[in-house]
Amino acid sequence: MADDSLPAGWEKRLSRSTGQHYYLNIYTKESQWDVPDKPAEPANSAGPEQVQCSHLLVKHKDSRRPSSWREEHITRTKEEALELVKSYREQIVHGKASFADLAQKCSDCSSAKRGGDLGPFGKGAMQKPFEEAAFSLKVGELSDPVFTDSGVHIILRTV
Ligand SMILES: O=C(N[C@H](Cc1nc2ccccc2[nH]1)C(=O)O)c1cc2ccccc2s1
Repeated sequence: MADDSLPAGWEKRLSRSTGQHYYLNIYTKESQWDVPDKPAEPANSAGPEQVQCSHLLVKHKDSRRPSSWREEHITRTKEEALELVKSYREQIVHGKASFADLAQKCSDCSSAKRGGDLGPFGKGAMQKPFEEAAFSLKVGELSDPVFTDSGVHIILRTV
């Protein structure tokens, strides 16, 4: 609800749970209880603090831990892992399988049980190549294959 008495970029909202008014920054979608006294800051160009992603990981014999819930001793080569990941990506982009189903069946990460969902994470939480890819994705976007010490991933940004 636009309110002329508020500084630019803010909307006054009513909290259904408390019955109190709060103030929403229309740029960042962040909210605050205190009445704003200066115009809302547009979203900073630094990007989001956190993202949420799901991933499908195919490990190989040179992975940091060449073992998973799927396979006790992983012996495939890195090249074979890449071919597998590319085939999974093709199935997903052509609508032949859902990301979550393939991750649940085929990912060598323990997050497979959650359809590959890693939950929300900030910078510094994941291996750098994974983080850089994840924070470069738009919500709903699927990465190309990403290499980390764990193996070969495809990453779907969900939030
Ligand atoms: O590091 C994990 N699993 C490793 C494999 C792995 N290596 C990764 C590197 C970057 C992002 C996710 C990754 N998963 C394993 O099972 O050997 C994680 C599992 C889970 C499960 C739920 C939420 C977060 C995580 S992070």
